[in-house]
Amino acid sequence: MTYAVKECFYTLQGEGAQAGRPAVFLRFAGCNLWSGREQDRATAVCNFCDTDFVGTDGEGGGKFTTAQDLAAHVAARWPDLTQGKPYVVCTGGEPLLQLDEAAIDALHAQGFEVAVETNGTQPAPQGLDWICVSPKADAPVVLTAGHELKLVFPQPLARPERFEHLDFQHFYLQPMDGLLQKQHTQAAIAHCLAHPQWRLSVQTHKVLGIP
Ligand SMILES: C[S@@+](CC[C@H](N)C(=O)[O-])C[C@H]1O[C@@H](n2cnc3c(N)ncnc32)[C@H](O)[C@@H]1O
Ligand SMILES: Nc1nc2[nH]cc(C(=O)O)c2c(=O)[nH]1
Ligand code: SF4
Ligand SMILES: [Mg+2]
Repeated sequence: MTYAVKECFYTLQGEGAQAGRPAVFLRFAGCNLWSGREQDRATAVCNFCDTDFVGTDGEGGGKFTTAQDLAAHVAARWPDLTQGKPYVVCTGGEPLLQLDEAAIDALHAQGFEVAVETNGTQPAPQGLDWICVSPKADAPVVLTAGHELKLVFPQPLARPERFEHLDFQHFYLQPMDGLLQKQHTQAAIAHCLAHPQWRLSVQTHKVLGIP
């Protein structure tokens, strides 16, 4: 299995229940809900993506031919493996198109707790320590259990009610970034206040100006 990685960097988790926690972000290239090309955005299933996940040319990006090479690359970004519990967030693109049990095992062997940010359209391999599912439009969610469900809001084809009864510990609304970000934030706040099962996820890294 060759892993295609867009970028790999050390920062704070900006979103959701683990916001503020130092983490290595391992961003896999490619997604099943958008090509990543601007000319395809309007017709994509997921059309509000805030991320460049095309290619392997980002900071710390590249191709890795073994799970051990991939895990060593991640570990090299953690400042001190004896301090704190090393934490890696596998994201993308859609990480579950590539992240397999061999990679998770190799990351565990390097001492990492392994988290994933996924659109929920793919089954998860065994061994993940934190699963964040973020459903998109009418794309069927097959990953119906996990730690956190983080819904970008508002999405006319993915209303919060559709996900409220799934098996997650935390339910977050994350205002959709873009031209209407302020309006979306007000709408998300109003929804949380009226439906307190939901909490607000602010993308704190964007406020802080960190990656
Ligand atoms: C870029 S995605 C990659 C992981 C996976 N493909 C997914 O969609 O969950 C990482 C996170 O950013 C969120 N996201 C993407 N575009 C966003 C936007 N414009 N505003 C707010 N959150 C966004 C996604 O919903 C997801 O929770
Ligand atoms: N700091 C920071 N936190 C994040 N949480 C989820 C992100 C993602 O793109 O998956 C992300 C990201 O890109 N940066
Ligand atoms: S599913 Fe995730 S990576 Fe794919 S286009 Fe949507 S937000 Fe971006
Ligand atoms: Mg991001």
